[in-house]
This record gives sequence, structure tokens and C-alpha cells, in this order.
Amino acid sequence: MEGHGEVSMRGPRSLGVVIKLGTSSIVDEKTHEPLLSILTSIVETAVRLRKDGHKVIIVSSGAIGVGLRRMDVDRRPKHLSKLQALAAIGQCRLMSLWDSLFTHLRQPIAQILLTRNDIADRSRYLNAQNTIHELLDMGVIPIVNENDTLAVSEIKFGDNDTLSAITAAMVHADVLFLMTDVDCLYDKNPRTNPDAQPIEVVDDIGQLVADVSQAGSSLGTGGMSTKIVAARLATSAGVTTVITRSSNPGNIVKIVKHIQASRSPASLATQANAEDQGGASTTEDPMSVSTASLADLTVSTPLHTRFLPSPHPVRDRYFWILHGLRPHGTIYIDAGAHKALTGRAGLLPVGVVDVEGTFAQQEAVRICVVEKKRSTPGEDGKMWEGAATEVGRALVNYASFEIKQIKGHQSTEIKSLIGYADSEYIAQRESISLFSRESRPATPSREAMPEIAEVADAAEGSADEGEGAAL
Ligand SMILES: N[C@@H](CCC(=O)OP(=O)(O)O)C(=O)O
Repeated sequence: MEGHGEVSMRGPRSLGVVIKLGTSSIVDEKTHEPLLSILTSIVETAVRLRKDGHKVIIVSSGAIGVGLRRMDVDRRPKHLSKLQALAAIGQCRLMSLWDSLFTHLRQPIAQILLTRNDIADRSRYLNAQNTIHELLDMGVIPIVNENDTLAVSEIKFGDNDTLSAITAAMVHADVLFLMTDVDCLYDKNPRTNPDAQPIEVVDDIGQLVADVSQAGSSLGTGGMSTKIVAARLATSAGVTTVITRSSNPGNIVKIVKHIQASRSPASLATQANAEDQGGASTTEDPMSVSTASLADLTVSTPLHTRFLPSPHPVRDRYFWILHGLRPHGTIYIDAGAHKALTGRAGLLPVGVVDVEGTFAQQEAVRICVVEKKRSTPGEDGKMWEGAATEVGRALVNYASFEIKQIKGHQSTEIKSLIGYADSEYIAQRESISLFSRESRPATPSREAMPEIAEVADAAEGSADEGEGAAL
């Protein structure tokens, strides 16, 4: 917990807590005035968590909202450059607001601004990770936002739900709070269905049936669907994810106590053991309660939705390959190659059926397993038919034009086919990351990263104006 780099924020009694606040929790939707009572309450909550020994990171939206107020602009502008200018104006005022509130409680903070490109670059990703760990070790609360000035539409996170999930995974946080304007998820829209039932615990996000029409504002880009995408990313990395109402931040402390209490001594021992061996494990067991912490459970727990972490988290370099990188193309493989990958072998040319897109060596690609191979190209030019399911991502040893020549061949033939053979593998096993059940994208064949595609869908529905409005 105290170390740097690829180590955990975890400790037996202290948790790493990431709190994500969307624009609608920071500024009034109409007047764009800062919501001072919520911000103050978040500050008190974060300081209380620190006093209880937890490490806290805040992911704060609101730069554009604060910028609108500062410049007396009524509506989000359409154009990206105007949004970027407003974000630049608002970000420093936002941080000055956070800093003055935290200073009353003598709590130092730091600003971290990230873009998707920073995450995609391995050394920048590790630098961000190290800096955040260093800040946490110094007792500082890092406040993270997207660097809107640099982020253009194709490479932006867009909403801060995804950014908060990637941040939580990057630092091995224990809990991610996605604060919103409803108490929790419901199975139906509670505004129109009086019999709607709250969803309190989600142990299998793949089976989740929830109403996603709740939450979201005309100022922010996220909504309930981006929160579910974020929950999928975070839980796949072993981070318990909570959706709860932002208007009562004090609830965070009660929920954290509840989560702590629901960690059994046995599971804590398993976790310590896994961490000793440099491995990962998740520990939350809703059914098992530590006797030492039983009293904590008697504290009434506010309504919230809690997504339980994956028992087989994908972390560090494997998480980064899956979610940090933008794929440049797709490699289609047969069932035999897929079986080999799940058995922890590398990807050999003989198992490759087809290649799509143009990519260079060491770029990221999607790995899709095909239902049926063809012996000759079909009318659509493809070497496969039926469904293709995305099963993972990889960093490749050969460029797309080279893989087109060596696909289906034995590795011993690589040299004679393309003139050199740096590796017998298209991708080594350590450069391949397979989706867990939780992190498997819902729309595997989409051209963009799946989480970005889903986010874009959500943004389209919530942004009030055209093209540039989804910053
Ligand atoms: N980075 C932008 C916020 C992006 C955004 O709208 O996020 P969210 O309010 O979480 O949907 C800002 O600070 O204004």
C-alpha cells in the first residue's frame, strides 16, 4: 500500500477511495454557480476519510461549467475550441475553489490533468501512476480531470466516469464512488414506475437489467449508461464501484464503513497472501462479516448500488493493454488459436484467419475469434463467416501487411515469406490481454474502443448541441 509503481493502494484497514463528481454535482445546471454546500460537504468527507486512514482521490468535472459562469456564457458552445477555451478558464477557478475549501481543513491537494494519449503511452501512464502514489504517500488528495485543452474528439475520454474508472484501476483503488443525482440504480424508471425496485448489489454486471434513463444533465456528458461502462471497467480491475447520490456526500463515509465491515478476516488473509506474492485478489464477500467490524454494519447504510469487484481482476499491464490503448485494427483467429490463448500460449500465425486495418509493429489490435473459417475469400472479401467475437487485445510483433502474408502459415515459414523473422509469435502471451466476463465489451465489432463507443452513444443523447458539445 505504501509503495510506488505497480503496487496496490490496499491495506487491511485502510482503503483507496476514488470519488467522482460530475458537472451536475459541481455547478448549478441553470445558473452555473458552484454548488458550495455539496463541495464543502465533499471536502469534509474526504478529510474525514483521510483521518480514518484511507487514501482519497477526487475526479472532478466542472471546468467547462465554471468557465461558463466566469465568462457569463449561458449555453455550452458548439465548437470544440470554444469548449476548450472555457475549460481552460474554468479549470483554474475550479482548482482555486477546491484549494480554498480544503485549505480551511489544512488538507493539501494537487491537480492531475490527463488525456487518453497520456494513458496510451506506457511510460506516461506509469509516470501518472507513480505521481499519484507519491502524492497519496505525502497525505495529499489528488484532484483529477481530463486535460480538455489538449483532448480532441477522437482521443478524449469525453465523460469523467470512464476517466475515474481508469484512474481507480491505475492506482489499484478499492472503491470508486460515481456520485450522481439519484440514490441508486433501479430496475425500472422510478419516476414513471411506482413499483420500481432499487438494485443494491450487482455481483454479475453482465446480467444487469437496470433502467439507464436516470441521471445526467445538460452540462455534463455522462449519464447512467456511462456509469455502467465505468463500473464494468473498474470492477474488472478489482475495484468495488458504488453509484450513490451526490447531494449527501456524508453517505460516502457510511458506505465505506459498510464495505470495510463486509470484508471478512479470511478474505483479508487471502488478499494479504496474494499481495505478498505480487498477485492480485479481490476480497469482498457480501455474505461474510468480520466479527471485529460487526458493529459497523449496524450503522444504517444509505441507499446505493454496489458493483462487486471481479474475483479475477485484470490489472497493471494487462488492464492497460485492454483499456488504455486504442486498437488500430483487428486480427481474426480460429477456435484453436483462441483455446491456445486461454491456455496462456502466444498467438502463432497458423491460428490467424484474417486481418483488418492498417497497423505497425507494437501497435494495439483487437483479437476476435470467428465462428467459421473459409478456405477462399467470400464475396465480402473475408476469410470467415458468421459471428466474430472480440476476446481480447494484443500488442503485435508484425505490421498488418506482414500478418496478411504469414497468416495461416507455420512460424518456420515466416522468414521465407516476409524476409525476416523477429519472433515466432504474432503476439507474445505477455502482450495479449483477454477480457474477463465483466470487462468484455458489449459491442465487439465497433470501430472505436467499445467503452468510447458506448460513451459516445450516451453523449449523443445528453449533449444539448452538435459536434463539439461532447467535450
Ligand atoms: N472535463 C470536463 C467534464 C466532462 C464531463 O462532462 O464529465 P461529466 O460531468 O462527468 O459527464 C469538465 O471539467 O468540464
